[in-house]
Amino acid sequence: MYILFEGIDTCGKSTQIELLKKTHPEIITTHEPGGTSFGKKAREILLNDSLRSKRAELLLFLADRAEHYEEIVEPNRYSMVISDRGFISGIGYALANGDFDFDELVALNRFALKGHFPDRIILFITNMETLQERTSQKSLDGIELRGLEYLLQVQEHMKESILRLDIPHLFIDATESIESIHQSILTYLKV
Ligand SMILES: Nc1ncnc2c1ncn2[C@@H]1O[C@H](COP(=O)(O)OP(=O)(O)O)[C@@H](O)[C@H]1O
Ligand SMILES: Cc1cn([C@H]2C[C@H](O)[C@@H](COP(=O)(O)OP(=O)(O)O)O2)c(=O)[nH]c1=O
Repeated sequence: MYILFEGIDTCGKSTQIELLKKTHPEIITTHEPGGTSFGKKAREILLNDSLRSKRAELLLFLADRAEHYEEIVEPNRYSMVISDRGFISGIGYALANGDFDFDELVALNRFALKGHFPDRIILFITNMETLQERTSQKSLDGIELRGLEYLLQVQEHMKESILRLDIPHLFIDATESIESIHQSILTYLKV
């Protein structure tokens, strides 16, 4: 089973994945961009936000996704694989960057994933206050420097995309306590 943890920067994805790993070491955890050796190189370029062309950026994220699917997701299809980000980030950030069409993005992502969208998605939903508080406590990468309004737009696109694609999902209030979110995730995943 292929599961995505999705949400904008600082919403708490990695915190919950780390917690889950402690109680359930059998779960395979991974991330995009950068879950493969090619991905590590792509991630360096992508997080610098140095590409002038948004199309080039999108294609590099897609190349990372295709390699990640081939190397990590597909060979482990009979285990539970949880990825910190995936194609919902791919669509959400691209839509916020403008100049891309939803159906075109879905088709490109379907191609990268050999037609296999994730089985379930957990989306963490935050708000301006929490986002401000958490981002002020870390050094920001190139993408995060695009601003908090931009990130909240991305979040809206992620939510709408999950609903439009009708993929089984859980929406989590990211402002709740770490422990109560952990419990909701355990219940949803039935682990
Ligand atoms: N539910 C929560 N309540 C309060 N702080 C949280 C919560 N979840 C995560 N944090 C804190 O917010 C920051 C960002 O969390 P992180 O898990 O790294 O987010 P992401 O992986 O989504 O970018 C970290 O300092 C983390 O300790
Ligand atoms: C997977 C993916 C990520 N991104 C962005 C989202 C993040 O800003 C960045 C990955 O950063 P990362 O540090 O992995 O995320 P987080 O800050 O949540 O721990 O790349 C895209 O723009 N498109 C994509 O397809």
